Amino acid sequence: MSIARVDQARYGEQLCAKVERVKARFADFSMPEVEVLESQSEHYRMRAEFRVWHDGIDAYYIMFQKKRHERVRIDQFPVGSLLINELMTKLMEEVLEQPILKTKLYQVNFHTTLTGHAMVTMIYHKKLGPDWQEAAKKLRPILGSCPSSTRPHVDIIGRSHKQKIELDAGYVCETLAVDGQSLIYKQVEGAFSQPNGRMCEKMLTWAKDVTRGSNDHDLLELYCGNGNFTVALASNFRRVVATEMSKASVAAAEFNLQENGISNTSIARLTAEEFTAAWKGVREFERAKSLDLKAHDLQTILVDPPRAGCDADTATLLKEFQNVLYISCNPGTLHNNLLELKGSHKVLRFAIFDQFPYTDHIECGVYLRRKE
Ligand SMILES: C[S@@+](CC[C@H](N)C(=O)[O-])C[C@H]1O[C@@H](n2cnc3c(N)ncnc32)[C@H](O)[C@@H]1O
Repeated sequence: MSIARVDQARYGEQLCAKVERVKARFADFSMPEVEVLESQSEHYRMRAEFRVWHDGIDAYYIMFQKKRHERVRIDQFPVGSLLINELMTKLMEEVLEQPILKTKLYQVNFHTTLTGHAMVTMIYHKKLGPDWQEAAKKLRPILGSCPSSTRPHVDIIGRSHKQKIELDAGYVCETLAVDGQSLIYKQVEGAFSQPNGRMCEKMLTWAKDVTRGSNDHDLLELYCGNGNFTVALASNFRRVVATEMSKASVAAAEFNLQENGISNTSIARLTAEEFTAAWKGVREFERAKSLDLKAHDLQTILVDPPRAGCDADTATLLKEFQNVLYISCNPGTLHNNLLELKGSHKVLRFAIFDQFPYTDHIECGVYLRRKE
């Protein structure tokens, strides 16, 4: 997580610079008009992680400047949700009062939702015993009394080496407004979820729009996470096959499909590399069998890989599909992967989602169709 220095007066200028960078990088593609989806200029992050610095009897949150390894004290976090800001203050007040909560506290992770639900993970360099658990139980309603919290308690998770104590369920439930619908998402502690909640709504609405009218065929999705796109797009397709590597995310995706009444989708825990090997007949995976790939008419593929992009085999797999929807958090690897499709596919839509204002990060969405 990089430190974003908020200067609202410069938001527009910084976004324009990002758009120009993307256009320059993709100058070798025949590009449509680039769609630019702006973020809220503050309070946009639903998640934040801070190291805790101990200085005598004092303790405070810090972050590191990535390149210079410079320590920066963080008392307020304007890019974080209001609830994160309230929680970080209240939590530190309590930590400073109670040695059992403070001693060897190494890191605090905050995870909030647009609906005012919150989960706090406190990570320690000590074994957590019943005394810590008692103190943490008492902390839950104190954190729940923050003005932006909509629940009486905030979930607290204690972590230490080979130890995890969940006082509650270990997840939050988010509600996202997508194309006139309210979609419910379980977001599990430690598993990926989109950090900018309002931007996530815009991304899902955009993806729903670009794939509208695809009900005559099926969708294949790789890197589906907690089913973020799967849930939003399932009604645009006849059927959906989705895969993801993380066990916790697959379980959350299954929950989210059920919770949102989606019955045309099957999910399997497979890496993109495993799926591609199974698809190409190079290897068989027991976990792929339930997908019954032969019974599908998979003409659209959606990928949303991590920063490293798709591996070489998966990038070549994209070429086999009529329509490709690529969501990317790294324009460099996106560009590399799309080079595979340059001869065969045309870029129909290209969007920039400004997930992280005031940082260099750029998230893109690209929709391609095979040339006639
Ligand atoms: C950028 S996230 C996107 C998740 C989801 N599409 C969303 O919008 O929340 C990337 C996801 O890919 C998963 N992942 C990382 N490497 C993978 C791999 N080699 N194969 C399959 N999934 C992978 C991660 O666990 C994570 O859930």
